[in-house]
Amino acid sequence: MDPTPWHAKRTASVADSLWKGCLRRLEREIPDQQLNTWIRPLQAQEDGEQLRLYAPNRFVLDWVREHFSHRIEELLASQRPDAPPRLALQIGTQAPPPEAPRRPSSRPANAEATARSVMPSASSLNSHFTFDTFVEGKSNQLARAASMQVVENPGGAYNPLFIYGGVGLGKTHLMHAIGNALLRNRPRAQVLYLHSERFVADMVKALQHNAINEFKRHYRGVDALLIDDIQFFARKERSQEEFFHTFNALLEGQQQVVMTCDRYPKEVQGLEERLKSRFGWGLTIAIEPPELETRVAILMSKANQEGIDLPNEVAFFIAKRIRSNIRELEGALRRVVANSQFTGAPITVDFTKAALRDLLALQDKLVTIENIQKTVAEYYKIRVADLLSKRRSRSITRPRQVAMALAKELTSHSLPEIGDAFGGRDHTTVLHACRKVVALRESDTRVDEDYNNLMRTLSS
Ligand SMILES: Nc1ncnc2c1ncn2[C@@H]1O[C@H](COP(=O)(O)OP(=O)(O)OP(=O)(O)O)[C@@H](O)[C@H]1O
Repeated sequence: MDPTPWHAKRTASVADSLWKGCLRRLEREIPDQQLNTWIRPLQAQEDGEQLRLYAPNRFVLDWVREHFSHRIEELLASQRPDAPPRLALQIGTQAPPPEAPRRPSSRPANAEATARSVMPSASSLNSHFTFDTFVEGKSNQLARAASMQVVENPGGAYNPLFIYGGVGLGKTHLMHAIGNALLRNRPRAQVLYLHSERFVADMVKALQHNAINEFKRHYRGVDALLIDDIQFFARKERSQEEFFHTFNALLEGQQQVVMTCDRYPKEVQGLEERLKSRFGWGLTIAIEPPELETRVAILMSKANQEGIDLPNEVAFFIAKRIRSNIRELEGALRRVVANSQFTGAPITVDFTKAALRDLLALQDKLVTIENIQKTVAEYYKIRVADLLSKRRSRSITRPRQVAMALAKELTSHSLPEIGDAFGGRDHTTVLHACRKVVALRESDTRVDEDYNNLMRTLSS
């Protein structure tokens, strides 16, 4: 595999003489960060009297055209004053050079063969997981925007991109969307997606077969490494060590790294400190459980993709009742659709209730006010009795308000019933608590995070 990084690949070209002349000057005139973002990604091709520059995407093309094309034309003219070459800018890649021969290796041939056989050779991207099929909502819009930026500028400022959040919230989907888009922009790019478990398994195999150098070369030669669920590295010291070096080599080569994890990196127990801190070098971004509107939009979009006519009120009904994650939401929809196709009955709210009966019953049983109180008390390390008491210290009132708001959101109990369950409080106190929690979640990220964590625990 060719280990040349994104930027180096793009600048290597037959137009080295003209373009190199320009580059040498630009390197002195433009700050490094700008060079890496806009100039180094360009591929050049000399074509008689013109220099053709290929930009990896429209974003770069427009920027270069607006900010640098005039200067590049001046530099071209200064190199050939008698017949200044023309400058042509376009999106795309220059025709690829012939495959480089495999690097000679001191390793015996059978070890090489084994190494090749233990490495994943294809990128195994799911072509359905694209930005187009990813429904945007408040809970995921930052993660989506950051992912799109990575595609615009791979190996740039958002390197590594670290996406974290609970199960089934779309982390893998976004990661594949990045990979698919990178490949669309540059079909010959080496984009490798894999689960962390696979990395560990490959490493173990490589060690067994005495092929660790090939393993290293394989992973370090990719243009983008997309690695899922890195919490699986916890307590696997040797894998962490290997990943640490791979990770550093990729970053140094400005090859893009995207990682996902089920929690904030610093919270992963059994992960080395140096890894945790390095993961934060680029951009760390959370993906939250989706709000009702986004859940509805996702259901509608999935139904639409399957060519199913899903009535609005059914989408709302499912989205209201299934709050844990999107995978569960999809599962519920699939079940309703399958039942309807099997029986030939139209999809109505009543039909949906019947189709999901056991699922809903299970959920109702799980999320009781008592359960919420117990979970909240454990989370804040206080006693359930404190939640029900008249104590008014901040360390008790805040968890109490959170617990009331969760009871309102997760159960079908009325405000007076919830008030009763919290030591006989008035329904206006519950209402106040719900409003207070909404406001606090907007203004205080700690409260928002606590609320999301509790929602996740209670809904799973
Ligand atoms: N915003 C979204 N729009 C459309 N589909 C989504 C969205 N978010 C998630 N999904 C879908 O939900 C399912 C689960 O998502 P995904 O596998 O990406 O979750 P995850 O966060 O990686 O979970 P895990 O931690 O379990 O790996 C997928 O089928 C995915 O397409």
